[in-house]
Formats: sequence, structure tokens, C-alpha cells
Amino acid sequence: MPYSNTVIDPNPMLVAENLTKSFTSGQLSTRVLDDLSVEIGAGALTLISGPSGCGKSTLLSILSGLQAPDHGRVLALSESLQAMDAKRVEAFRLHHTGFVFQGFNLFPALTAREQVQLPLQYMRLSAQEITRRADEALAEMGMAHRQHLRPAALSGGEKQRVAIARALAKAPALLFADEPTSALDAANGQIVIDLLHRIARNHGTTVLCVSHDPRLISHADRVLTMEDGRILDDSDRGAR
Ligand SMILES: Nc1ncnc2c1ncn2[C@@H]1O[C@H](COP(=O)(O)OP(=O)(O)OP(=O)(O)O)[C@@H](O)[C@H]1O
Repeated sequence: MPYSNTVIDPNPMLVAENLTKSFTSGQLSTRVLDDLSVEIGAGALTLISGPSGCGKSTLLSILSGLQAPDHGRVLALSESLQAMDAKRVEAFRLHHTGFVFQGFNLFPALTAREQVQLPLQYMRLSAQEITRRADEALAEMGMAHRQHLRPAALSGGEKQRVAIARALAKAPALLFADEPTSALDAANGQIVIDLLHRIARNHGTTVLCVSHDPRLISHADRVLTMEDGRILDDSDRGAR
């Protein structure tokens, strides 16, 4: 369903309310998020863009529960992350979120299949379910035929597809991606963008992606443009 800036989603997957975050270095305190509020719905790829240092990654990490804001709160799947203790945040992240990073974050010693299976083992799924989910996610990312290779034997694009399969196999409601195409050439960047968009569409996942990559803008359903810790522009492109 297309989003509109004027229509309020009755069930937003992620809500940021008046987020403020500052970092202090020596005597200098810099406000990185400045009373930022936003609501993000399901089944769409939302892109956070904006100049270097404007607070994109900080926002992503607060929305995903990796960091806490100084003020304000995050409602993720209608639950306040700020009302949870550290253990509950960790469990929430394990069961409901997936992450894709610029640098892939794969374990050098594990095969592609083992990388995908590892979080499923932490989730304490049955062996049968782990096998099923790993098979499906690797196949969906076009990596079934490379599943027995370790990262050193994979190209950058293949590594990122394994990282996406690892996130996808968890069947997360929320998928966060921080500069997922920055380390890739144009062709592989395009493949990764298409896959992220397809996950949002086909699985109803809320995909939130931070990127400078102008190629990603045309693929996003919604683009939030940040500047100086605030959202300057919120452009809704509707479903595509
Ligand atoms: N842990 C930290 N300690 C101190 N300063 C930090 C920390 N994390 C981020 N910052 C500062 O906060 C500002 C915003 O950083 P952030 O990574 O959120 O920006 P960004 O928009 O994602 O930038 P880029 O596009 O370059 O990755 C920067 O000035 C950065 O140096």
C-alpha cells in the first residue's frame, strides 16, 4: 500500500518520538539528533539519505536498539525499547531484527550456509526449521550453489547476498541496512538494492536503509532526507 505523508499509518512498525542524541568529546558536545520524530510502516523500503555526519547511522542504531537516545523513545513493533532492560532488547533484536552492513560482517571460518544458520541456532529453532530456513534464504538470494564456500572464496556481491540471506532467514519484521552497497560495484550494488526491495515487497518486511548511494533513491518507496540531526524532507514514492 502506498504511503502518504498526510495519512497516519494505524500500525507503524517503527516510531521515533522526539529523539535527541549528543556526543561529547573533551569540552565539546555535538547534538547529532535534534528532536527527531518519524513513523515507518511495513512492507516498504525506506531510505535515509543526507550528507556525511548528519546523523543517519546514529538514527539507525537507535531505531534498532543498538544505542539509546538521550531523550525520546523508540516504539518498535509497538514496544518501547526504552522500557526494556538490556537483556530484553537483546532478545528483541535477536527475534525481530536483521542487519546488513557495508562490510558484510561475515565470520572468515564459516561457510555461507553456516553464516546463515548461526543466528537461527541462537534463536533455538529446531534443526529441521534451521535447514528449511537456510535453504530458502540462500536460494532466494541466489546463493544455494555457493553455500559451501567461505567468505575468502566469495566476491563482494556474493558476500553481501550471504549477509542478506543471514538476515532474511530470521524472518525479521525489521531489517536494517547501513550503507549496504558502498563496498560494491555498480552491477552488484544494483542486485543488492533489488533484493532488499524484493524482501520488503514479498515478505512484508520493514526495510530501513541508510545510504549515500543515489542508485538506491530511485528504488526506495520512501526517502527521508536528513540534515543536522533532523528530517528535512520526507518524500513518499508509493509502492513500485
Ligand atoms: N560513538 C560516537 N562518539 C562520538 N561521536 C560520534 C559517535 N558516533 C557518531 N558520532 C558523531 O556523530 C556525527 C553523526 O555520525 P553518524 O555516523 O550518525 O553520521 P552519518 O550521517 O551516518 O555519516 P556518514 O554518512 O559519514 O556515515 C558525526 O559527527 C560523528 O562523528
